[in-house]
Amino acid sequence: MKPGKPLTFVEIDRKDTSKPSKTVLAFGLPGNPVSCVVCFNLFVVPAIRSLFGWSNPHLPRVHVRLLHPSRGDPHRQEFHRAMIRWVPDDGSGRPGYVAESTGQQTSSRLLSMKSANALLEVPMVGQTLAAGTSMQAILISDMSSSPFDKLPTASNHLSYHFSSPAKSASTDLSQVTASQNSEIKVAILTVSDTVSSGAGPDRSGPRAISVVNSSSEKLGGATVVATAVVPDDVEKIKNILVRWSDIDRVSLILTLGGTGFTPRDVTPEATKSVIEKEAPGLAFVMLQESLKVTPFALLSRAAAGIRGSTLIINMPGNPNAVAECMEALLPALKHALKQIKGDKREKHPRHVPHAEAAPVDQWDRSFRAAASGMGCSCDP
Ligand SMILES: Nc1nc2c(c(=O)[nH]1)N[C@H]1C(S)=C(S)[C@@H](COP(=O)(O)OP(=O)(O)OC[C@H]3O[C@@H](n4cnc5c(N)ncnc54)[C@H](O)[C@@H]3O)O[C@H]1N2
Ligand code: MOO
Repeated sequence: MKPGKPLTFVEIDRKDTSKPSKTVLAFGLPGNPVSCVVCFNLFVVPAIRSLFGWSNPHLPRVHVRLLHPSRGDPHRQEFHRAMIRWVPDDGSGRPGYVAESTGQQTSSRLLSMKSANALLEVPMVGQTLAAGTSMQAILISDMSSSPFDKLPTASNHLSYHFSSPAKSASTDLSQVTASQNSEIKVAILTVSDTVSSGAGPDRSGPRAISVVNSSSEKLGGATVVATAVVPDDVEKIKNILVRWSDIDRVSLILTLGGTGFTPRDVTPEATKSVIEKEAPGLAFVMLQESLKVTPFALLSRAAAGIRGSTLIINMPGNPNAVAECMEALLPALKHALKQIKGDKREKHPRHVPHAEAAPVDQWDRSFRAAASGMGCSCDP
């Protein structure tokens, strides 16, 4: 994680057995003051709450939209210090939280912590996330102390940042601009108890962002505008699918993981409970192509369907699966997304040139790309 290296945690056995607890928890926090405070919030505060018996000891998380472009580290999950506030229009035309960076994020810069009331969970993407991207933020202080009234109004503030990407220090301005003009807004939801609890890194989410970016043109100008991680929990999955469909009105949601046979796998159930129309053909073609890579593909119960003007597609959790499934869908996906928006000209699939519709060589390419680490992750 960044900041926060090195961090140590140990449980020390007590010699004195007369005490009620047999172990002492010991945290070795990093020396840099900012890293130390970030790690204290993320690990020590929940540990103390847990010792007090809180049933949910974690700091609250909220969805926020970025006011500025923000760069995600390629290798480490970043906790970017930010000031968040509730505004009547978060850029989507609806009320919501917006996040303003506290500036340069080096761990030695105390100022990055000074007015921060939240830590943005910036995914490991190794590229710039556009202003307007929505992501999760962990609240680390009392929101009521934030100087809301001194800040510009939400609409001024948002339009300034949204219309001025060239002012950003980012090197990837094309992506920032692309997101504002993008026709196809994509949101990516990682569904995983492991990732959500912090027990393992999210490798599938960042992979999905790369896959969408590299297929952007074929999808009709797609940009990832939101990412989130939730545990395998029907209500949490439903909440975010509904928000992204009804409030953010994204064109396409890809969920990653939780499609299998284990008792915790509930992504298809959550999806089916929010979609208005099923799209079984998409699940079929993903299965058909995935079977060419692994026989375990039949263990995915992935669903797909439409809610309002949003297409929701479940993909398996394996980090390779998103590339494999996307290759299978690409020939038809742009067309499908246009149809959902009500483009009548897209009504007749036979108008698509045959060569464009036939996924022959594309499969070969995806197979080679996914060849490393093939097979079932259950295998010892
Ligand atoms: N095209 C493919 N289709 C399928 C694959 C595949 O590799 N390519 N795998 C098949 C297998 S095996 C199973 S089982 C089913 C169902 O998978 P789930 O959707 O239930 O996936 P999970 O159990 O959530 O995850 C599987 C495995 O992948 C790793 N994982 C999951 N999420 C992440 C993450 N965010 N970051 C890193 N690694 C992750 C983890 O080891 C899990 O154990 O799908 C078949 N279809
Ligand atoms: O559960 Mo699979 O069979 O991910 O490996």
